[in-house]
Amino acid sequence: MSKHKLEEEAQTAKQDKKRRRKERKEARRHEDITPSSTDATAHSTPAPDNEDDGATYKPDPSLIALPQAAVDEFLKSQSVQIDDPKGTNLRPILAFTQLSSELATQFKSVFSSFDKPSPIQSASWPFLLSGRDFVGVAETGSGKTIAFGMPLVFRLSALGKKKGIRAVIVAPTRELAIQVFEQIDKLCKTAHKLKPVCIYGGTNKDEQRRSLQGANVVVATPGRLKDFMSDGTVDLSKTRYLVLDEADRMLDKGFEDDIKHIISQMPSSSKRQTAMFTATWPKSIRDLAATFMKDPVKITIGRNAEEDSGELRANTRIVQKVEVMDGFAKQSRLLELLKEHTAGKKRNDRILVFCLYKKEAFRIENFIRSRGYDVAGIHGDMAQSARIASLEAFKSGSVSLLVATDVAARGLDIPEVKLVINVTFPLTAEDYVHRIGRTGRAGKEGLAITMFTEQDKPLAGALINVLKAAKQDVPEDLFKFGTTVKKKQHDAYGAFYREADEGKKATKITFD
Ligand SMILES: Nc1ncnc2c1ncn2[C@@H]1O[C@H](COP(=O)(O)OP(=O)(O)OP(=O)(O)O)[C@@H](O)[C@H]1O
Repeated sequence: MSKHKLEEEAQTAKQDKKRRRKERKEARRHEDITPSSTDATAHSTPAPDNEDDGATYKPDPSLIALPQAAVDEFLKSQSVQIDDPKGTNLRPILAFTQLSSELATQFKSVFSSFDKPSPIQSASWPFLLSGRDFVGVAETGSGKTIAFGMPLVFRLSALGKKKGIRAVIVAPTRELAIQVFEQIDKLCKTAHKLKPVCIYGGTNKDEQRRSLQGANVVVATPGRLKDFMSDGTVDLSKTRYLVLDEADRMLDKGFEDDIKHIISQMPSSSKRQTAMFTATWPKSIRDLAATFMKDPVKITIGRNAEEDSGELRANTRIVQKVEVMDGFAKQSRLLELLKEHTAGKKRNDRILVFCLYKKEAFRIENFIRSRGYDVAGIHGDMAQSARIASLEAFKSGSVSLLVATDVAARGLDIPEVKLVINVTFPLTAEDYVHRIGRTGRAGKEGLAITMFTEQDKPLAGALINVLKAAKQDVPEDLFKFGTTVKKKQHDAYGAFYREADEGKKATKITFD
């Protein structure tokens, strides 16, 4: 070929390349600025490291064919707020049949237990399957675990067998890590090539170290994960997916440094998909959360823009009763309540009793037992094996009364908890919302009874707001403590169950 011809071809190739680049740029710009509620286009976040994880999300034809009225009705009836800085506006997946056939087939065994996706699943899946960073705020017991778990496992399985840890899910307590792991394990079983493991404090490290060999999905509490990072057992440099479950708790002062350290060992946010899920999303941690994510989509379920700017919301199927009383009257009132709620047909109803301090929980457990009830306890001073045994007994129903500290406040999915009794109010209104959220799960009804004393006065305003927002009665007595809501301090958040991850002895016990 002549020199001239070669030069001509090189010139044409260069122009072609330039044109294609321009077209791609134009397409991207168009995608960014064109909100389309019936979006039929494919969406994707480029896969880092040239690994294809199926992040190109194409809505199934059945979803595209869905009348817009059905989508609008869903968004309105579930009060779904979608805040997407890119304005992509993907349609929610309202039925399992509206997933691609590949997805529906892979997770058939998991979906078969449910009628349809829960609202947070419907709204989050399209974005998570597209590879977007994500903040999901939805009431307690609304299926957030499968909301983040299914897309994570799907995308990981699309990657194929890869060495190294690709996904990390962090949870605040050991019991919650175990529970999340059980769900993730079920999802991973659909893929055949994924090895999930669970690592948490208070148990033998050697066994966990062995289990980490060949693992690509890790569900962990932060303390033990950090331990394994520092001794070189765990290498997070290939992590593609990070989930913070109970994200506000993971980002508050108690865990902030651990989380920062863990994330610092992962690829940058542009090479990682980060998802945060929670039922409570206080303003105090939102800026920090943003530093770990890239253009996250935020979806909130159950709030109307005009009535709520993201403030605290309890599950509205829980009837909340608050009794203002003198601290000395608590034990006798507790006995009355137990008598009333275990009478007749309610004999085997599961009741969860919350205390604030470990010693208090221990004392209340013994007090209840001394009155003839079969009861178990769970708090941070107990050996991990005893904690797990108590929880198992309560879950299986062999014991129907459990006395707990806030170590059991978040995330635990215990079937058929009919009543939550707060003997002592927690340190924050957020913790209150999580505690009572142990009942009324997966669409069921629940009841929460809270003893409130003069000592809890600083939280009266926040509690009144939670009650009002859920359209619950506010007792007159509560107003006498004032309605001012103190701005939540970044470091004043559920400080008492840091123990859960450390296994340290408490130093702050002042009760009694
Ligand atoms: N689509 C669905 N339909 C009905 N039930 C579901 C669905 N998805 C999940 N569940 C069930 O709902 C229950 C609560 O789910 P999950 O524990 O994930 O809630 P959560 O939103 O994480 O709650 P929390 O905020 O308290 O952590 C579980 O028992 C789960 O199996």
